[in-house]
Amino acid sequence: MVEIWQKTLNWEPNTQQQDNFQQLYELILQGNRQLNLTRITDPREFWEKHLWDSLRGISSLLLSEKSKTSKYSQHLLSSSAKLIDIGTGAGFPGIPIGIVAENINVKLLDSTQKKINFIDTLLTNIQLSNIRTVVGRAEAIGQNPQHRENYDIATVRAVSNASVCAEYTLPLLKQGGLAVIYRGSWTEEETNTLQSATQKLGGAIESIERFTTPLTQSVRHCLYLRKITHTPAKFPRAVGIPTQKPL
Ligand SMILES: C[S@@+](CC[C@H](N)C(=O)[O-])C[C@H]1O[C@@H](n2cnc3c(N)ncnc32)[C@H](O)[C@@H]1O
Repeated sequence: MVEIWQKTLNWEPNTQQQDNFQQLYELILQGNRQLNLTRITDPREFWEKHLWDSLRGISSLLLSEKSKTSKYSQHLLSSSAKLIDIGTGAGFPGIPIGIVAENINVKLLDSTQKKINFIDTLLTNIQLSNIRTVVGRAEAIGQNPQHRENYDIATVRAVSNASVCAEYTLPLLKQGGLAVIYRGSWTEEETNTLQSATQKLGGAIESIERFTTPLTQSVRHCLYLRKITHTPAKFPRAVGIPTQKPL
């Protein structure tokens, strides 16, 4: 698999990171016996849909040479950088990111206590000291001064539509921070809606990347939103409102 990482992401995991990926896979299979964590259990599918896909979203930050061209990327790779993964579920994309970016402080957020309990045990087993968890709703965490405007990167995959994800991520970012929204399909119409939502939240769409996964050639998109200015205090709105009335 090392060659395929290199060929597709121009990066490859070291031995420790490969061991951590293997342990992550085994612990998730074990956890799946008690909890409904993921329907993806085949090793190749797990590699493509959970490991590769998680890292594809931050691939520009894995490339040290490329990152030197961007002041934001340099900052994101610094040891003090903080990342929050919203609606992490069984830990995706946050855990693979924390495994490969050992200097970044990763916070995994989910509203389900059982999933967070599972991740806490998993993190103890794999000994990933740069990753921590928090239980809560993104709407409440985004209004909590301990978390609001406190992160350099916010990731979110398979949680809600893009405007809702923008309302969950942008309030948590410092100015200059980056939201990474992982999507399957994407249309021009959706870009227009997202643009308007992003502006209301103090951000701007920086880029939208379309790509195919390396084994099954499935189409995916990553949306990158830059935090430009403070998010108005009224956002995120109360629990449930972003999904009921997306911006
Ligand atoms: C379909 S799972 C996706 C899990 C993971 N991100 C992935 O891609 O495999 C969605 C997760 O988001 C969590 N979630 C949904 N709404 C949330 C909210 N408002 N705040 C925090 N977590 C939320 C759910 O508990 C669930 O674990």
